[in-house]
Amino acid sequence: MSILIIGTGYVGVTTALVFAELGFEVTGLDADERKVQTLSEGKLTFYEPGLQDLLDKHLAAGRIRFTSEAKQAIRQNSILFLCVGTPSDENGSADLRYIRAVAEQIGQSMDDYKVIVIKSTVPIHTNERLTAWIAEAQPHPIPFDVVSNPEFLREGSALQDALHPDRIIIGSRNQAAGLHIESLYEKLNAPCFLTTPTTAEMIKYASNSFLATKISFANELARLCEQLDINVGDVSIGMGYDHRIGPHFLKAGIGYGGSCFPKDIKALLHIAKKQHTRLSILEQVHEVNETQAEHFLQLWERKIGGFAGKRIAILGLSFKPNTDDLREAPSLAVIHYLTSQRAQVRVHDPVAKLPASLQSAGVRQLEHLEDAVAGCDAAILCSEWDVYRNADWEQLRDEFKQLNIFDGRNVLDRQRLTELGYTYSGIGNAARN
Ligand SMILES: NC(=O)c1ccc[n+]([C@@H]2O[C@H](COP(=O)([O-])OP(=O)(O)OC[C@H]3O[C@@H](n4cnc5c(N)ncnc54)[C@H](O)[C@@H]3O)[C@@H](O)[C@H]2O)c1
Ligand SMILES: O=c1ccn([C@@H]2O[C@H](COP(=O)(O)OP(=O)(O)O[C@H]3O[C@H](CO)[C@@H](O)[C@H](O)[C@H]3O)[C@@H](O)[C@H]2O)c(=O)[nH]1
Repeated sequence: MSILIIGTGYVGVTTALVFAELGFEVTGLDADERKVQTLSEGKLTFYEPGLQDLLDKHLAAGRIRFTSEAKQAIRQNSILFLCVGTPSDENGSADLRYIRAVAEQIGQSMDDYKVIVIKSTVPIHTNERLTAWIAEAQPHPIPFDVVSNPEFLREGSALQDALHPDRIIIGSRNQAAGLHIESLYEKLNAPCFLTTPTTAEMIKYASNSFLATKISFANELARLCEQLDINVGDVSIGMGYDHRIGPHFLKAGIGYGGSCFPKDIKALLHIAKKQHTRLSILEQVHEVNETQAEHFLQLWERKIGGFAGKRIAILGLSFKPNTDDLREAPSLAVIHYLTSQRAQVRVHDPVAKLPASLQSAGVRQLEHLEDAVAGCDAAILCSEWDVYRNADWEQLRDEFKQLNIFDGRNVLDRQRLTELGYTYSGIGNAARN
């Protein structure tokens, strides 16, 4: 059986490789010809652990190919997965322009029955809208079904998440089409929940919103723990033993980032507003996240007597470790704050690259950690790459001008750093050292 994946970004490439691994013939279609060329040459266009080996394997086996020829690719496949982006519009709603463009291409190109599967994260009722857009674009009626199958993978562990999903959600008006899509995932042995398209669409937004709620809860609690000299990390551990709470997504830090949580929370808030229904908890989740980095930056700023004229190293640029994705990365907000306070900013990240706009604002990226911290008055850890956890902090000590560590992810060994002479401050783990 052959499958077409439309949109070969983070989700599309991972999904394509997982289906190839499951034994299907897969074509990846992208409007970006350079991306298609790069992938066809066996090179990934982003950093994600584990994908390179599968790309090599399935290109060599001829089980995967990439193209930008939409019409031909649509005609040659009967199952089409939509993995195009759904970025935030100015008012916070999800911008469906890429979904709509694909719908028109499908409607104009299809010449027999298709099952069209929406994997992108889309607002409630998009399944119906997509159905109408495809039908409108058809020169004459040809039957098709649209199935909603949201994706739950995380960047940095995309392959593992996609190969071992906690659940597969399938929303379909036509049960046969839903069961057909369910059968594609049979070998993964994951629980499958068949439901309506609108429910499937809501499950995706509700899941991301709930995870973000856990994080903002921990982040706000961290502010209080900071005042009371309590370690919020230990509070989360203690809470997490309760099965009703669980240990995951309770790690306090400088806020959540990435291409999903900030955008999806805004989109659900927009959906609620249109229905004249207030999601007051979610409004606060967003608010806490928007102010979290600055809240702690101001505390740290006081500790070192202001950032003006100081040299500060940013450790970790990507929004989380094991990805090069900078979309909504908290490090960017931190850098903007520091430059607005006239600090000199140095950046280190194992894979992510500093945007050109920040380079021209005087921010410098250094390849080696020791060069990044050289002459610095403080280092601020923004994403918890192993390279920082495992760094030789004893040796690095000689590079710093002042030994201040601000740990925005609470992952460094406070006791060891303190023994080495550093002044360590984290998130919600003690105002008094
Ligand atoms: N990134 C994640 O971790 C993740 C996880 C779950 C769900 N999602 C959702 O999946 C969707 C895709 O996210 P992503 O991060 O993979 O996006 P992305 O920006 O990395 O990739 C989208 C791709 O679609 C291509 N595209 C746009 N219009 C096209 C068209 N008409 N025809 C063919 N290709 C086209 C773009 O060129 C791009 O390569 C979003 O809705 C996102 O919310 C993302
Ligand atoms: O306890 C925690 C857990 C995460 N984060 C932060 O939250 C953000 C998002 O992290 P994560 O969820 O691991 O990565 P994403 O790739 O953004 O994945 C989320 O967004 C995807 C896109 O919708 C969903 O598919 C995933 O299920 C969902 O976890 C990052 O900035 C993390 O640093 C915390 O601050 N504390």
